[in-house]
Amino acid sequence: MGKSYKFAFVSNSETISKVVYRHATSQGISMVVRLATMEDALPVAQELIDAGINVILGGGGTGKLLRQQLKQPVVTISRTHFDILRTLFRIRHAAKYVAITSYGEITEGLNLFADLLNIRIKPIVFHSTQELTDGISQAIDSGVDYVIGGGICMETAREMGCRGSTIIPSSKVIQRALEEAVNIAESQHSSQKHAAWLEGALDSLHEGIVGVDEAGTILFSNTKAADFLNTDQKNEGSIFTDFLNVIQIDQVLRNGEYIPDNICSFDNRSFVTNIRPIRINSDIDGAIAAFRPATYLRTIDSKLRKHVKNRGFTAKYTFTDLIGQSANMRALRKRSQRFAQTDANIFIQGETGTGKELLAHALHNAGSRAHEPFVAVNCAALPDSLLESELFGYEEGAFTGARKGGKEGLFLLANKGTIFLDEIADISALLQVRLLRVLESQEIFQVGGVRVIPISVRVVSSSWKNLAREVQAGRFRADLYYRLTTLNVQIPPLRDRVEDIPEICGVLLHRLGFSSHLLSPAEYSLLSTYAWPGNVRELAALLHRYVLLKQDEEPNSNLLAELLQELIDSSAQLTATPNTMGAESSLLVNVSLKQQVERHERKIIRQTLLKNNQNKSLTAQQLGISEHTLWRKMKGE
Ligand SMILES: Nc1ncnc2c1ncn2[C@@H]1O[C@H](COP(=O)(O)OP(=O)(O)OP(=O)(O)O)[C@@H](O)[C@H]1O
Repeated sequence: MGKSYKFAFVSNSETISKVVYRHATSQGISMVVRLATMEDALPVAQELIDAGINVILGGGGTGKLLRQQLKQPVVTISRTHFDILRTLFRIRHAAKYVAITSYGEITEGLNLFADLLNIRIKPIVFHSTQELTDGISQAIDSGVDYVIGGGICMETAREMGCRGSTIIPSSKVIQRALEEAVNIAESQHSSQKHAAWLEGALDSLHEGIVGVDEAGTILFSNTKAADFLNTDQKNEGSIFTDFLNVIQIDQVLRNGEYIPDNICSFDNRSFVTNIRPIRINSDIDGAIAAFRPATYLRTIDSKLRKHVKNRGFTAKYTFTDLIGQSANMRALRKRSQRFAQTDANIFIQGETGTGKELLAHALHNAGSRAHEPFVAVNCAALPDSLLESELFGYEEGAFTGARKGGKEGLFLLANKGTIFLDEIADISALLQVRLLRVLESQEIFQVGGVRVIPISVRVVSSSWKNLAREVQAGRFRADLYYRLTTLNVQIPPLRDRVEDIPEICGVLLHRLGFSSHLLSPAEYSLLSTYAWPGNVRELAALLHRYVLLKQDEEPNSNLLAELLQELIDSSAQLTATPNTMGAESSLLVNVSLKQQVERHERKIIRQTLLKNNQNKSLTAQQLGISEHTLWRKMKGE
C-alpha cells in the first residue's frame, strides 16, 4: 500500500512515534519520524514537505495544531475513548486520583470512567508545552498520583516525581490514519498529474490563456500569456483587466456570452481575444480568455499565402503582358478589363497559343480577388476520374490508392479566388454534371465524403472550340454552358492581327536578350505572310530557334525564310489536326514560285550539310552541284 509515497509522523511523544513507525514499516510504508515540541512542530513539518514528504501525520495535540496551521492536509493519530479506558483500566489498582491531559478541550465522558472504575479523574487542558507542565504541576499539588495522556505528559509527570503513562492509540486507529494518509497522497498525485498535463497543454499553445474567477481575478495563466503581457510570473491573484484592457470580460462574466475575435490592446500592442464563460450548472463561475498578438495572425495569413504561392497558385500575368496595339487587341483588352471588375464567370474562346491562359491570369489580377489564389487546370490533360478528384478532392479512404488524410481538391484551393478551367469543352458528361452542381450550389461535395464545403470561386474557362456549337451538337450541357459563359471574350488569331507581330517579336526578342532590330523590316513583313496556326506560342518558338541558329549563319542568309518554310512543311503534316488552320492556309502568301523553290533548295542543302557534319565539298558532291553553286544557293544569290 502506498509504497511510492513518503510520509512523516511529527509528534512530541517518543513512545507513540515508535509504535506508529513500527506499524507503518511492517506494511512497507515509507515513514519518517520527527520528534518536535508543539512550538517546533510547524517549521519541522514545513521542512519535511519542502523535502518531498507527501503527507504529514501528527500525533494528538501536535496533529491538531498542524492541521490548523499547515496549508497541506494533515492526518492526526488521536487516541479514542477506548484507548483512554484501556489505560485507566490498566492502572486502576495503582492510582487513586488520575490526571488526564488533553489538547484544546476537555475529553468528554471522564465522569463515566471515574464512576465505572471507582477512581477520581482530573482533566488537564493545555495549548502549549508550558500550559501542560503547569497543569501537571498543579494537579500533583492537588493530590493527583498518576498522570496519563499523550506527548510528553508521562516524562513531565515522572520528572516531577509522579507516576505517568502514555495513552497509546490502538492499532486500529493507527491503521485507519495510515490508510487516510495513503488516500490523500494518491488523490494529491492524481490532481498534480492532471494539473501537470493541463499546464503542459496550456504552455504548448501559441495563444496566451488566462482563467479568471467571477470577479475577474486571475486563477491561472500559461507562459505565453506572461510572455505577451511582459510579466515574469503568471499573475495569479491579479485582476485581469489591469493587464489586458478587455472591457468584454465583464460582459462575459455578467451575461455569460461567448465573445470571439475581439481586438483589445496592452502596452501599445493589439491582441485578438476569444473570451468564453465557464459555467457550473447554470451559474457563471468565471471565464477563460485566449489571446494572441494581432501581428501573429497577419504572419499566419502571409504564411498561408506564401504556401499557396509556393504551390504555384498565383496569377503571374497582367493586362500589360497581353501585347498588341491592333484594333482587335485594344477592343479585347478594353472588354476584358471591364469584365475583370465583375465576379461573373467568363469563357474565353481562342485558337491554341492565342493567350487564353495569359488573359485568365490578367483577369484575375485586375479583379477584387487579386490577392486570393489563382488555380489553373488543364481539363484535357487528365483522365476523367483523376480530374474529378483533382478538382473536388476526396476524403481519406474514398478509393483504393486514395492518399492518407484525403486531398483538398483544386476548387477548395482556389476558394475566394479564381479557377481557370482550360479546355473545358473536353470534359465528360459526368463531370459536366458535377461541375454544374458546384457552380449552382457554390458548395463542394468531396469524392467519397459526406462533407459539404461552401466555397466562393470565380470560374474562368476556355477552349479553342466553339462551345455554343458543342451545345448544339449535344456534346456540352446547355445549362452548364450558360453558367460558364455569363461573360465571354474571343481572342482573335494572330493572322487576323498581323500588325501586332513586330511589337510581339520586339518583346520576345528582348526577353531572349536581343534587340528588335535583329529582324529587318523585310523579315517582319515575311513573318506577316504566314498563317500562324500555333499563334503567339508558335511565333515565340520560331524566334527562339532563329536566335539560336542565327549565330552560325552568314549575315545575309535567308534563315528566317527557311525556318518559316519548315513550319509550312510541318504544318502540312498536321492538316488532320482540328486545332490548326490546315496546311493550305499555312503556305506563304504573296511569295513567288521561284523564291519558294529556292528556299526549298536551301533547306535540302542545310539538311545534307547537317548530315555531312558541315562538309561542303562532300555535300556538293552528293547533291551533284559544284561547291561554288552550293555557296551561291546558300547565300540566296
Ligand atoms: N498577346 C500576347 N502577348 C504576349 N504574349 C502572348 C500573347 N498571347 C500569347 N502569348 C504568349 O504565348 C504563349 C501561349 O499563351 P497561352 O498559354 O496563354 O495560350 P492559350 O491560348 O492558353 O494556349 P492553349 O490553348 O494551347 O493552352 C505564352 O507564352 C504567352 O505568354
